Amino acid sequence: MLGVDAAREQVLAAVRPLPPVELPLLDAAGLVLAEDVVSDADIPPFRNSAMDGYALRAADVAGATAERPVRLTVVGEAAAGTGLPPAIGPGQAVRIMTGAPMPEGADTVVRFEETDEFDTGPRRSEVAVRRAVRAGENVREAGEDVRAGAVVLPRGTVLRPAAIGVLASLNRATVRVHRRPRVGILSTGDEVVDLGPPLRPGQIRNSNSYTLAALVRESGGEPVLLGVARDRTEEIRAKLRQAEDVDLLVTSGGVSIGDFDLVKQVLQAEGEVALWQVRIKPGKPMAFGRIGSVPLLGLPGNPVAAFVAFVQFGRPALRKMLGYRDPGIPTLRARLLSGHENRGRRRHFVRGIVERRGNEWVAWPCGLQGSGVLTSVTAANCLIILPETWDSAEPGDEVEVQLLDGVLPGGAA
Ligand SMILES: Nc1nc2c(c(=O)[nH]1)N[C@H]1C(S)=C(S)[C@@H](COP(=O)(O)OP(=O)(O)OC[C@H]3O[C@@H](n4cnc5c(N)ncnc54)[C@H](O)[C@@H]3O)O[C@H]1N2
Ligand code: MOO
Ligand SMILES: [Mg+2]
Repeated sequence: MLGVDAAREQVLAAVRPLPPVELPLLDAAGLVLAEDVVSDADIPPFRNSAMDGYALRAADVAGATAERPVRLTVVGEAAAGTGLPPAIGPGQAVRIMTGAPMPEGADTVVRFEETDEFDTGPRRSEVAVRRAVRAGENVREAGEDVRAGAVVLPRGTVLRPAAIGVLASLNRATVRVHRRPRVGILSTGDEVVDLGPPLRPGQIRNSNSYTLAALVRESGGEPVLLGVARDRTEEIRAKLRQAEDVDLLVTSGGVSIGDFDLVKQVLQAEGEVALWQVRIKPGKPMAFGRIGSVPLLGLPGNPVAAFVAFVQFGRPALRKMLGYRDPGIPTLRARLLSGHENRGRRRHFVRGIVERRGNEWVAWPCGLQGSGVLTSVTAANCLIILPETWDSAEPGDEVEVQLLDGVLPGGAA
């Protein structure tokens, strides 16, 4: 039986980053750049003021103090968006707003808070400056953020919100990214009934398709629901074949050794089983292989086993297809507040809560840990990892915990 790391490596080795597509800017949020983005212009495009105040020459106010302010003549006004202001000479200033172009001749801006303005007759005014300023203070140089010709965002950059904003400032309405993987999701089981009809005795509701579809979406993929197949090889085969243009198939149920666990047989007949059974709890019976050329992740039917196995194997595979450079399962080291047993030499993913207390992270298991109990996963913010070599974990033990949504709980580390 393979360990978790070896199994993940095998899954990752079977998938590739998907080909690039050109997408409208906002549709590319969260995806990975498949081009080097080079700026064709300076950002900011012109020298401008970082403050509301007066643009002037630093040398003119070198000796200014609150007791001995320096008076300058105000020769005009510069608002953002109204073209170039008048140039200034010695002894002159321009009233300027944040974002307005700097007047020719000015090298600094003094904030309104450090000045007093005086009316000195019709269309004339003077400003008294109460503080000396450095040349360049409160001035944003053209190109100080981005220089024309520079690679601003290299290929492989994940387009988080700030990168989307940078692309907008470069006037990029579309951008080349690795496309989203389409993931076909099939639940199997005679007892499994999709949303709608009331349950008859012995039947259970299909929750896995929906958990998995949400996980696929959260991981950057596009779920394609293939419904529920009864435990018949023909029906499983037909429903899998019916999936068009998918990059990955994910099934739930029917991978253990019961009389009606047929997913592995279908995989064997239609393609190849690359691996079956992993030293993981929950999730052990998982299978991985391919149908034709499409990789297939055969997850166990138990809802928490399907969830945990998808997070360990499905999400990293999707991230690789999306062009991410690392499989991205963020972990923290935390101290256990309560113990837990781990029989069976499998790496045990215990649903739990991790939290910052003082100067350390602490974690504890939350709720029932049965592989069919999905509600306790809704209360968890992490999976506590008990190594396969441990028979049990005791309070005070240091463990790795996997964050379920990549956001640090309870403040920054
Ligand atoms: N003799 C053994 N029996 C089992 C073993 C074993 O090692 N030896 N492993 C157990 C473990 S661990 C797991 S996990 C399950 C995996 O079972 P299968 O993948 O074969 O899944 P099914 O038998 O089809 O279903 C298991 C369980 O999950 C429920 N289920 C199935 N599909 C859905 C769905 N779409 N939504 C909600 N719930 C679903 C199903 O009703 C069953 O209760 O095998 C153990 N057995
Ligand atoms: O691995 Mo099963 O997933 O323990 O319930
Ligand atoms: Mg079974």
